[in-house]
Amino acid sequence: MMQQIYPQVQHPFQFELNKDMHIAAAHYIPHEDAGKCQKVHGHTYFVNITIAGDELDESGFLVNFASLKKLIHNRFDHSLLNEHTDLFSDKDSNYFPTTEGVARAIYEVIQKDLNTKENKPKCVQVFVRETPTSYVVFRPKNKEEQV
Ligand SMILES: Nc1nc2c(c(=O)[nH]1)N=C([C@H](O)[C@H](O)COP(=O)(O)OP(=O)(O)OP(=O)(O)O)CN2
Ligand SMILES: [Zn+2]
Repeated sequence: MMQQIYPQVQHPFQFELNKDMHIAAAHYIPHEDAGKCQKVHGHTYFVNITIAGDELDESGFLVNFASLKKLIHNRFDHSLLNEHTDLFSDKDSNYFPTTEGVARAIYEVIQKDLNTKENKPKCVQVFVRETPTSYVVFRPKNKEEQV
């Protein structure tokens, strides 16, 4: 069963959809402050993605739920996040695969794809739960802005 916490996000759009998914992935945080998390270990991440917009596509979708899962789950599930060097870096702390970094990376992958769509949906929130007691919410500063 999916976790049932859904932080609300303010936006000016008429439609909002949410897609939940689980991602089983490994990572390590390459900094001494991370303690035991400097060693490779795994999580089952719970992800909730919020998309908003005013226009539907030719299918009547704001965006296809299945395409969101394909973009994120297929890319990250059963992978070592640190090996996604297009999104994460072991040298720049802004791009370590922390919960914060994972939430922002998911936003960037999704919004890049949404930017190709004629109906111009926006990713307005990404929620990532890394452990039963720890989660992060990423929201782009300007929800009308494209990445
Ligand atoms: N701001 C952040 N702090 C920490 C992160 C992070 O990504 N962002 N990550 C970790 C660890 O990698 C770990 O995966 C999660 O830490 P924590 O919640 O402390 O894990 P526990 O399961 O041990 O939590 P308890 O509530 O104590 O059981 C550390 N910090
Ligand atoms: Zn971890």
